[in-house]
Amino acid sequence: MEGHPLALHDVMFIPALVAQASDEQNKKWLRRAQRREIVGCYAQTELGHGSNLRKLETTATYDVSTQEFVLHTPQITSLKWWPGGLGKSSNYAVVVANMIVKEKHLGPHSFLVQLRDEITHQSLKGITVGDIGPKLSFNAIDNGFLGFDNYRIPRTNLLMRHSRVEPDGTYVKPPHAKINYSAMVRVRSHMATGQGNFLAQALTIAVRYSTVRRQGFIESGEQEVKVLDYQTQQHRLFPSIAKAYAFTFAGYETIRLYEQLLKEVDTGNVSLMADLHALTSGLKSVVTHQTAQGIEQARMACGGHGYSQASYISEIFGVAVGGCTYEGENMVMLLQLARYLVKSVEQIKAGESGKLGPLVAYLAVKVDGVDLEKGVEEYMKAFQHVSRLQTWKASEKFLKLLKSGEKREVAWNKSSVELTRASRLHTRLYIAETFKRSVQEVADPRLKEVLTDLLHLHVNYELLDMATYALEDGFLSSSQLDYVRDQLYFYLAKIRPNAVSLVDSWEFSDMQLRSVLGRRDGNVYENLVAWAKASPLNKTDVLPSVEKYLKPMMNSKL
Ligand SMILES: CCCCCCCC/C=C\C/C=C/C(=O)SCCNC(=O)CCNC(=O)[C@H](O)C(C)(C)COP(=O)(O)OP(=O)(O)OC[C@H]1O[C@@H](n2cnc3c(N)ncnc32)[C@H](O)[C@@H]1OP(=O)(O)O
Ligand SMILES: Cc1cc2nc3c(=O)[nH]c(=O)nc-3n(C[C@H](O)[C@H](O)[C@H](O)COP(=O)(O)OP(=O)(O)OC[C@H]3O[C@@H](n4cnc5c(N)ncnc54)[C@H](O)[C@@H]3O)c2cc1C
Repeated sequence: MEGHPLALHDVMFIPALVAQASDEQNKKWLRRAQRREIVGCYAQTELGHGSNLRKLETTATYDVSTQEFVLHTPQITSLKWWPGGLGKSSNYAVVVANMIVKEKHLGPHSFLVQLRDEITHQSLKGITVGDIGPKLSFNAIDNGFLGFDNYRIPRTNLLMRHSRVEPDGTYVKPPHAKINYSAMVRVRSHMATGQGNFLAQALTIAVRYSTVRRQGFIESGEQEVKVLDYQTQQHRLFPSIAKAYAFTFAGYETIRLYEQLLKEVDTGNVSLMADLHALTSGLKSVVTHQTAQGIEQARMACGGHGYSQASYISEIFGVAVGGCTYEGENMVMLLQLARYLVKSVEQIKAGESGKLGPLVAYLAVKVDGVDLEKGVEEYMKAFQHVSRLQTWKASEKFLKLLKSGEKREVAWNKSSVELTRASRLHTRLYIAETFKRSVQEVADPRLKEVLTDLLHLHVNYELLDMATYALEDGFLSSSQLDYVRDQLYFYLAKIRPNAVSLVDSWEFSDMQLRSVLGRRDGNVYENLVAWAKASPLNKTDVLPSVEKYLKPMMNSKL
């Protein structure tokens, strides 16, 4: 859970080589990386810049006389800062640097760079490298810093699958300006399943523990109730169970799309790139935020023992919440999706609705009302409505400011909170739709039934959560919202008997969960006592601090 120093080798270094190095380059590097003869990381973020890639300061200047690139970090803010596995473990890195050829700045490009000697592992001359120190979590990973002092690498270490620099310095452009961002898009497209998994772990712990923990009464009786029988506890946990499934289904779809994109890009077709970038930018942001909230609620649902490290939920939270920042800070990525949504509105206004992609086609279709009692399809229309409403409102705000003479960037900034709201609603619609489609495809009738209950819970919870938008223009009435509330409570109660099976179905072993509260056998109290007794403070009855500090204080006459 704390991460692995070689994680980025598999998650970003190898994928960056696969997607960005030419076949010829990969004959040299890929097998060695796959066999772990060399260990690599993905070094892009700098001390001064992470979000705004166009302002990265590390330069790679082509020297035509020696056919080498000269890597340089001109000032302190240019140091690479954060890359996982960079500090101590990696001897190579894919380094993203601003490429300069014949004095022309050609923007961020990726280079394979050797950092350490393959035998001694010592850092090479011209390289400054180290660990950035302890973090909120992920402390088994050596996130690092890296500086270059006019460090030379061969021309052929520029990753040349899509763009090239010829020996004489001729630059061959890539088929899409952002193709070098593919390693990030790959991780973003995997993040929904990854985060769904973190959420599932926290929920497994909280739901199991909630059937062991008895406290208070619902009706006066002999035995106190299992806390999972409280409606508030169910409301805290069950919608997140539904989300963990929903995120996983959405993630499967984005992974498939990324794989399709890779194949298409290899044949020169880059048409999917904008769609996938927009989709994964929004999905990554919504899923990480909701996962962090869900894990924190799971911790609180375990009361005092949730706060103990014995629950292990705090560790899961620390790792998962990193996802709100890495692979693009959430607000920044929501605004990337918003660009796509605003462009779609502009297309509709220009009478070009026919050109809209399938995920945004709904923005052009108005619906007057819904009959929620008819089922999930009607909820989808309601989600479409609120997303369309907010997307148009935010876009109109931006376009009006533009028309009034504001500069584009200023108008954008003044509309940005509304724009991020539109991006979230659009993404939540996508999550609900993939959830619905995935449940429809389930063949086993019993599995389908329980997943359908979760789907119903999800759509009712989500619609209630976005109620302000739906009430704003009278699209939903307050009696319709009462119906949604009733449905929500109905499904909480219906899911209760299956709750433990739903979390057990994720099949986390005790070793994976490392939680005293979430043990499969339910022997929580005995093991909490054993866990506490094993605390380092309990190795001796009397601590040395008693002689050193307590006694002098207690014996003092002052
Ligand atoms: C596999 C399992 C995974 C499990 C998890 C593993 C755990 C590992 C833990 C941590 C790993 C962490 C790694 C990292 O964090 S690596 C560093 C990540 N850094 C970022 O994500 C930086 C975020 N910033 C950006 O991506 C970019 O700067 C940007 C997209 C915000 C803006 O880029 P810029 O070049 O400035 O573009 P513009 O804003 O000017 O946009 C121009 C135009 O281009 C479009 N566009 C941008 N990016 C893409 C893309 N990738 N694909 C397609 N199109 C893109 C953009 O939309 C604009 O289009 P327009 O509106 O039509 O003009
Ligand atoms: C655990 C972890 C692992 C990481 N691993 C790697 C790695 O392996 N390789 C690597 O290269 N990097 C890595 N990073 C770095 C990470 O990708 C960046 O930290 C991330 O992209 C955010 O960039 P930043 O730090 O510059 O944030 P900043 O951009 O400085 O964000 C600060 C604030 O400014 C806001 N902001 C910034 N720009 C805008 C804008 N245009 N509009 C509105 N608001 C804006 C943000 O929303 C945020 O609130 C890692 C980071 C973490 C935490």
